[in-house]
Amino acid sequence: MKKIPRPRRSVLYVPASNPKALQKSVTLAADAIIYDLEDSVAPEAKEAAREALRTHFREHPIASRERIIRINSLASQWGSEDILAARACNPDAILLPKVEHPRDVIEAANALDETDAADTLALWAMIETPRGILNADEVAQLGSHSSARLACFVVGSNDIARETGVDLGGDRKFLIPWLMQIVLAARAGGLDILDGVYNDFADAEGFKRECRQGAAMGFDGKTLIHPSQIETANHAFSASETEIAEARAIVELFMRPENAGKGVLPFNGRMVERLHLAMAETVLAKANMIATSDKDRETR
Ligand SMILES: CC(C)(COP(=O)(O)OP(=O)(O)OC[C@H]1O[C@@H](n2cnc3c(N)ncnc32)[C@H](O)[C@@H]1OP(=O)(O)O)[C@@H](O)C(=O)NCCC(=O)NCCSC(=O)C[C@H](O)C(=O)O
Ligand SMILES: [Mg+2]
Repeated sequence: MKKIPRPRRSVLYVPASNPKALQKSVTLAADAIIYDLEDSVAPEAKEAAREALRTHFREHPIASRERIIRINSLASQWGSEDILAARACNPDAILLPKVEHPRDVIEAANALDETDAADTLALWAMIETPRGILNADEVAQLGSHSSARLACFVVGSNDIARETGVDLGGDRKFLIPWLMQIVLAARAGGLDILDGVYNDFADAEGFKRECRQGAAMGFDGKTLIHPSQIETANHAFSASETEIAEARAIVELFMRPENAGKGVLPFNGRMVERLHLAMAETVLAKANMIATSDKDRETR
C-alpha cells in the first residue's frame, strides 16, 4: 500500500451518535477527523450511529482532510458490523481499538481484503492497554508489510489509566516512560504516532502545555475531543517561522558550490552535518504539506 504523507497535527474525535457534532466536523480546521463508533457511543446507540455515518459519508463523499472511523474491537459483538459499515463509508483509514498483538491488525486487514477494500484504505492501531504497550514494537513491525495496511499508532491514555491505575496528572511524569516506548516502537516500524487526548477541554493553558510536551516527545500530532483544541494543536505541531527560516538557511548552505561534497559545516556557531540537512528538508517538506492542505481546505 502506498503511504501518502499527510499532516496529522490535530485529529478530532467525533461521536458518530451526535448529529450536531457530525455536521460541525465538516467545517472545522482539524487535519483529520476520527468518527467514533467505540467508547463515545452507548451500546444501545451503536446501530443508529453506523447508519448516521453511512448517511454522513454519502452526503460528503469527498473531504479536504483525512477521515478515519474508529470501530469496536473485532472480538466484540459490534466489531463485524462496524468494519462492514466503515468499509462502505470509504474513509482514509479504520482505527482499531485496544490492539495488543500483530494478529489483531492482520485479522482486520484480512477482513478488508475479503470485502475487496481499496488498496489505499489504511489501518490505524490504538495502543492503550498494558499488553499493547509491551507488544508495541512487535505490532509496529507490521508497518513494513504493506499487506497489513498499518500506518499510524494512536495513544489511548484514558484506557491506559483505567487499566494500570497510573496518574495522568503532574505533567504525565509517570506515563511518559510508556509513551516514549510507544513513540520508539512506532518510529522503528516507520509509523506515524499521535498523542492521547486531554480530557479537561476547559483548561486551555494545561492543554497548550501538554501539546508542547507531546511535540517535544516526537509525536506527529494530538488526538482531540473538542473543537476549541484544534488551533492550539495545529500551532504546537507546526514548525515555527524561525525553525522554517533556519531550515531554509541550512539547505542553502549545503547547496553552495563551495560546499559540494562537504559532510560537515559550521552554521551560526554550531556544527551541521548532512543528517541535519535531511532534517531541514523534512521540516520544509512538512511545512509545504501543511500549507497545501490549509489552502485546499480554504478553497472548498
Ligand atoms: C466533551 C463533550 C461531550 C462536550 O460536549 P458539549 O458540552 O456539547 O460541548 P460544547 O457545548 O462546548 O460544544 C460547542 C460546539 O461544538 C460542538 N462539538 C463539541 N464537541 C465536538 C466534537 N468532538 N466534534 C465536533 N463538534 C463538537 C458542539 O456540538 C457545539 O456545536 P454548536 O452548538 O453547533 O456550536 C464533546 O466535546 C464530545 O463529545 N467530545 C468527543 C468525545 C469523544 O469522542 N470521546 C471518545 C474519544 S476519547 C478516547 O476514548 C480516547 C482513547 O480511546 C482513550 O482511551 O483515551
Ligand atoms: Mg480508549
